[in-house]
Amino acid sequence: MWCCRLSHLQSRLQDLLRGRVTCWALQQPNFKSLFPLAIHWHHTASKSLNCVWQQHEDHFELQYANTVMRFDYVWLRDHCLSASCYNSKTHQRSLDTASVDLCIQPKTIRLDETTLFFTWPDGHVTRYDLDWLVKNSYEGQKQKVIQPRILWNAEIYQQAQVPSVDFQSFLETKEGLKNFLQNFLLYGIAFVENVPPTQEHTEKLAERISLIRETIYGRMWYFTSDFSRGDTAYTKLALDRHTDTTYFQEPCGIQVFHCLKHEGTGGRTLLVDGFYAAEQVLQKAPEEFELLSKVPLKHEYIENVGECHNHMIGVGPVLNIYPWNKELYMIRYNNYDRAVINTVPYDVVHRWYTAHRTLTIELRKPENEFWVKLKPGRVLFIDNWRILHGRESFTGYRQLCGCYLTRDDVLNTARLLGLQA
Ligand SMILES: C[N+](C)(C)CCCC[C@H](N)C(=O)O
Ligand SMILES: O=C(O)CCC(=O)C(=O)O
Ligand SMILES: [Fe+2]
Repeated sequence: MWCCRLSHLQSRLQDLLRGRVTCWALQQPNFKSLFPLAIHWHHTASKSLNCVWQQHEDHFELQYANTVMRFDYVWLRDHCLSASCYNSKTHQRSLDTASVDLCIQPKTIRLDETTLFFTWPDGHVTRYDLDWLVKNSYEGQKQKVIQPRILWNAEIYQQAQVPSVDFQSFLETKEGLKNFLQNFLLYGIAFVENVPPTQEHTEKLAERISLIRETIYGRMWYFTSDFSRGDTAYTKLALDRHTDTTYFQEPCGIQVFHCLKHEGTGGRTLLVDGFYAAEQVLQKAPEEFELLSKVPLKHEYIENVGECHNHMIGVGPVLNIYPWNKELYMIRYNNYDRAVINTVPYDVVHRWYTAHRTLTIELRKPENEFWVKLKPGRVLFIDNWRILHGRESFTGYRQLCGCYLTRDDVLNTARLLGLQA
C-alpha cells in the first residue's frame, strides 16, 4: 500500500479525512490533476489487485472489481465478523447494534493483501475481505437478480420443451427433484407425470418439496362444481386469468392442481406468465409499471355459505418489486376479488386504471396464453406469485384436488439442492 508521508501535506490530509475537501475534490472531474500526489486515494502496491480506497468523513469509499462502493461506518462496525461480534457457527450476530455510536468513525484503515482492517476508537479491529465487501455491498447487489427466470409467452414455453418429471424420480431421486425445482424456478410452472390419481399421492408430492399451507379452504382440498363454497371456483363457469388468495396479506406462494376426474367437455386450464406481461408494460410504459408497483390496493373475500364464514383482506400493489434492483417478485392480480379502491385520490385512480388496462391487454394477448388440459396422473405446480391461471367453462363431472404450499419452504428445498432461489 502506498501512503503519502510528506509533512506539508499533513494538514491537507487532516482536512480530507474530516471531509472538508474530500467531497469537493471528488466532484471535480480532474481532481487527480489538481492533486498530483493523489494524497486522498490509497492505492495498493500491486497493480494487479487494482484496489483504491478513501476515508471520507461519513463513509468509506472503495473501488475494487470494477465496482465503486460506499459503506456507512455504522454498517462496517455492525457487520464485523470477529468472534466477539459474530457467531460463525450459527451465522448470527452477537454484537448489540444499539451499542454502536451512530457517529462512529474508524481510527485507522489499512489494507493487507486482500483484507481491509478497520481499527475503531475503542481499539476493536474489524477485518473484511475485499471480495466479501463486493459481494455484500449495495452496489454489488444492485446488479444482481435474486431469482433468475425465463419469462415466457406460449411460443417460448413450448419451444423450450421443458421436460416433465416422473413421479418415481421426483419422489426417490435427488436429480429428479432438482430438475423439477430448477424448471419450476425458471418458468414458474412444472409438471409431474404418472402420479396415481388420488389425493394421498398428490399430498405426498407436495410434502416432498414443502410444507402444505393450510388455509380457509383446508389443507388438501378437493373440489367439484357443487357450490359448496362462496367462490366461483366451485362452479362450472369459465374463470379469467388470476392469481389466488390476493386477499391474504401474504398470498399463497405455490398452488398444486391434480385433476382426478373429468367426464365432460371443456375445462382446460389457462396459464399466463404475469412477469412476462409486466415486462412488456415496463418496456412500453415505464411510468405505468411504476404506478402499478406503488399504488396499494385491497382484495377481499367475504364468505357466508353454510358453515363457512370468512372475511379476508389483503393489501398491496399489483406489482411488487425489490426497491434496490427493481426486480419483480410478486404479482397480485385478481379482478374478481379486487376490493373497493379507497386508498388513493381520484386523479391517481384514473392513472392507475390506465396502467391496469395496459397490463390487462398484455395478459390477454392470445400469444401469451398457454392452454393445457389437466388429466389424472399429471400434477401441475404453479408459482402463484408469478403465473396467472384460469379455466375454460366445462360440462360434466370434474374433480380437482390440490393444495397450496408455503413459499419459504419450497425455496428452502431449492437452496439446499444448490439452486439459486
Ligand atoms: C381452494 N381452491 C383452489 C379450490 C379455491 C380457491 C379460491 C379461489 C379464489 N377465487 C382465489 O382466487 O383466491
Ligand atoms: O377449476 C380450475 O381449473 C381452477 C379453478 C381456480 O382458479 C382455483 O381453484 O383456484
Ligand atoms: Fe384460482
